[in-house]
Amino acid sequence: MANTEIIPDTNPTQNPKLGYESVKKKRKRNRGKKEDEKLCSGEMNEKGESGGEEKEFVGTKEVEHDNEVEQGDEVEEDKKIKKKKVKSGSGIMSSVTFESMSLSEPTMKAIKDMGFHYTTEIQARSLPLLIKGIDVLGAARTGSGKTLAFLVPAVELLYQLHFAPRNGTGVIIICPTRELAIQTHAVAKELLKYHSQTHGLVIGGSARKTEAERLAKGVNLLVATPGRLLDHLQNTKGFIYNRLKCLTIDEADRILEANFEEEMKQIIKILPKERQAALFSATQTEKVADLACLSLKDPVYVGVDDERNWVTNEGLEQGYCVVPCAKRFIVLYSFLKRHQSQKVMVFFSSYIHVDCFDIHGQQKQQKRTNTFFDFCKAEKGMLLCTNVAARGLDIPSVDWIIQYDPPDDRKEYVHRVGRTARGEGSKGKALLFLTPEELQFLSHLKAAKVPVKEYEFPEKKLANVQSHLEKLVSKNYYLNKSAKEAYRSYVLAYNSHSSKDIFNVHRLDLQGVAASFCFDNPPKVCINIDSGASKFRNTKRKDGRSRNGFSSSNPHGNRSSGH
Ligand SMILES: Nc1ncnc2c1ncn2[C@@H]1O[C@H](COP(=O)(O)OP(=O)(O)OP(=O)(O)O)[C@@H](O)[C@H]1O
Repeated sequence: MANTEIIPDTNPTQNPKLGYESVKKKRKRNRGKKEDEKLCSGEMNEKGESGGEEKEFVGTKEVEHDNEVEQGDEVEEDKKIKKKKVKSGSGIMSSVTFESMSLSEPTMKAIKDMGFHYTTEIQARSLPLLIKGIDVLGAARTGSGKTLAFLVPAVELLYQLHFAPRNGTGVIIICPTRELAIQTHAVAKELLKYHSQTHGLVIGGSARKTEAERLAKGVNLLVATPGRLLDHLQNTKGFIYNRLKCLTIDEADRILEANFEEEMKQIIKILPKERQAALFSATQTEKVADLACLSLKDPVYVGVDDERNWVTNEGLEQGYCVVPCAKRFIVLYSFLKRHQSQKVMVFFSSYIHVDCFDIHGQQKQQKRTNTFFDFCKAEKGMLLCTNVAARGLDIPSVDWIIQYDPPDDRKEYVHRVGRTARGEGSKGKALLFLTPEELQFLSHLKAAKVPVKEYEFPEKKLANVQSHLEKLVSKNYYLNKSAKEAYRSYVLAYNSHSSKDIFNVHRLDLQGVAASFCFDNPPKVCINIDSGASKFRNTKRKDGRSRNGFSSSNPHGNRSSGH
């Protein structure tokens, strides 16, 4: 196979200084990373290639930037968000400067502090429209600067109208997840640094009473998740929202996917009708169009990437590897072991109990928030997460996105990989695990213009720990219990997959799945599998049972000896 983008064609002997160890020491974060180790044991490569080498990167050094805001309630962790300087150039950047946009002095000062000079494409195109008061439906790829595209006009609006706390809320920004809301609020706070306007955050899982008190004092710019916002709109007496001037909905499609449709309808019904609106998302769906109809008036559509060949970022190198069920865990383990010096996010379909950075919907909000900020600050480490972390989060310097469990659809794929290679000139890598039975998913990615290459994992380089782990899991009661629960969650999550023609639970190799949870046989757990996927079964046994043996009389599926 020809030379690839993923393993660069650099002769290791040409520059001995670029050896892995030396590069590791010199490594700068985020903006253009060096090509690093091979995927696994230094040997996992694009199929047919052998060896690889790190290459020098272009970009600027990340600058740590602490926010200092004197107004409003602060989420302590907001301070920890890092900011980066990004050079202008091709890709997501435009040649339009912020300076040329006639922004107010305090806003310009804050933007300068952030280190930004040129606008990104989505900012250059939507800022003037929003500043003129026009409704905007914005679509641009992940990591392309949508947050400032709607926050700068929002701050300008509040400034021009001389909003004061007694005027209540002039701008509401709705985000689908708490982490994204926290992050958006942090950026808003930075932008408002030299303004007198106030800001606030209301999110599920936080102290409702404190939020209500803060709202009663007057929050000019409010960032919220839908459920908690509706709660305050309905129940918080001192919340003044009748002077709302602009409603922004970020990651609109995710808001709808997360079953917030009803909340959104009610929120839009309660809020004043005479106001501007903006709706942003990296991916557009029919439902987004419906929401746009409901909330926007004669919107201008700003689609930055509509003409692009690929939907994902240039700096992102994407691959998949075909791993049989039984080997999945060992391949992941070997990979992570090899990449301990890097920052890796691993996506799972269901939550897992492990002693490391992990975020998922079952956690208390404070733990989720702390983990998120700890991982943001970390130079290296792995974050094990579910889709809670897939959208919008701007975590600096992520080297690898590993999709250990496949995404539900191509949109989810795009959002997950969008957690790396963010901003101009940034690099990152993504690896998707697929079993041989799931390969059809590649055609979905191709249809979505996602360029992926195949990687192979060298069997002989895999860590030889399977039997050791199986012993541990069989002997340690708590480990055994967690592994059983994880196995069960995995099968149930697989069953709830929407692309059942590809991810069909009835085709799962349960023996292999069991091995990936370090059991020598499928454990005895109660799994009620609905029959929704049954019409996609391609193999049915003569006795009427599916290949893996799920049936009402055998809810555990096939097993030879129970654990
Ligand atoms: N004008 C700019 N110049 C340089 N960097 C920028 C600029 N605007 C934003 N950035 C940086 O680009 C990164 C991505 O921005 P942002 O989080 O707004 O992306 P996004 O489009 O909202 O992504 P997603 O769809 O994943 O939510 C951030 O680190 C941000 O600080």
